[in-house]
Amino acid sequence: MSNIKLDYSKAYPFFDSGELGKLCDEVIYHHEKLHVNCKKESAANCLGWVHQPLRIDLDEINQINRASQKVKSDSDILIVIGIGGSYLGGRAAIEALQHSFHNNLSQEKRSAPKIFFVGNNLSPTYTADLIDLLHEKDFSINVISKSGTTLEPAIAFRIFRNLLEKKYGKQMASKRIYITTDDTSSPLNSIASTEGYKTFIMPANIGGRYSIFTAAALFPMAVSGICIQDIVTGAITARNELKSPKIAENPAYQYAAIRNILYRKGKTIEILVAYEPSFKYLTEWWKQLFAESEGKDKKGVFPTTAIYSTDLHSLGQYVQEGRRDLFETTIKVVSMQRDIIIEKTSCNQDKLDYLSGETMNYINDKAFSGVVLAHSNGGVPNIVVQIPKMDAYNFGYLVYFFQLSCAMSGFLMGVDPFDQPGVEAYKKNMFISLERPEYTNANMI
Ligand SMILES: O=P(O)(O)OC[C@H]1O[C@H](O)[C@H](O)[C@@H](O)[C@@H]1O
Repeated sequence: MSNIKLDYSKAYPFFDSGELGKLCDEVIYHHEKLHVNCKKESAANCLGWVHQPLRIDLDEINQINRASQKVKSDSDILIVIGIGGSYLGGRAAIEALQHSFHNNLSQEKRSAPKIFFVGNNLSPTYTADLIDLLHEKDFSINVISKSGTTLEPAIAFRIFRNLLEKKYGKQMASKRIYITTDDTSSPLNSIASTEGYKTFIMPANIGGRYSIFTAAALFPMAVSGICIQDIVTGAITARNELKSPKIAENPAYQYAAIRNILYRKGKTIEILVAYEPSFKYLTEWWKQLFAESEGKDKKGVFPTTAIYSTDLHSLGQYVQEGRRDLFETTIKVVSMQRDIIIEKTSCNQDKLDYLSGETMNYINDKAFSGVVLAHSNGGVPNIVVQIPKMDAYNFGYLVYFFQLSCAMSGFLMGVDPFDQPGVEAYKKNMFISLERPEYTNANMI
């Protein structure tokens, strides 16, 4: 029994159960590989995430919560510095679970610092505009970089550490810097121990994009006021409920298998759809997870994202009638916490009285069912991943579901879902043009 209901009735016209059945043995084989190998503790083993929700103990949760209390007590703003897997998980949770306008709420309503993300691009406009917001504000910074060498966060760290030191002095600034990094090879780790910064460790056997159940994401979440214990409990439950190696009993493996079946039939692009703007970064997190895990060796479903109904007014035309190489996966939440009733008017001037008494959730839901039907009838297979509600527990559950599906999907695709060699190519060219000393004799790719 799983908290997630996977509905692929609107993908079925594009394949049959026999095709799913043919993947059963392969799925069992990869499941064993995942669950047996993950017990090996070594930096080269990238499977630490499989057991991470169980491995993280109360002591670590308490440490994260204590540090987050300090930030809450002495800072108006937390600046989160990181890129890729090092920031997307935390941002996904904060945006999905906290108020849509968290940073704009009055302090009494927010009861947590404002949270801004930087170091995820090289834009001086973005960075300078953020610096403007710090004027006369107390702030702290959390630098998240597993390698400790990624250029974007490294530049942001230099800039924001300077600002902190100018404002508070080196000694006091050091109490406002929180580092999350690997403890084996990261230069950030040695900087942190020299300067006395509070440090959280990203386990060596968990890659950045699988790090959401580590301090990389849990610390910013805790600062925003999310109950991180609930996030972890959701993930533990997912781990326990999604442990069957049999496709028929495991929705995570059904999703992985269906993606592969559709891919082999020429459906090479997947759009992850949500009907809540606050899920934007959850879909961005998913995009990074699947793109880096599967897109290699000239293979892989191309993952992209959309927020409906917003994007129905841009992408909708293409999805309905453009190239038929797409499929959609929709995150559907049965019960959203907030709702608004459409009130009756006296004169029905806007001709909306047929909706009087209905709720916006009801209407959003009708948009969803209309879209799934229209798009699948138009030749776009549709998969629905349904969760009961969006809270910390279900967020943790859903994210673990996607991590497990992604690893299985990569294995079925015949690629290594835990490396990302292609990301290095642009960095090499950039470093050669920037004349970084180690690259003096290197050639552009
Ligand atoms: O945490 P870092 O070492 O700074 O890495 C941040 C990101 O860098 C690269 O883009 C990798 O491909 C990502 O997987 C990683 O999440």
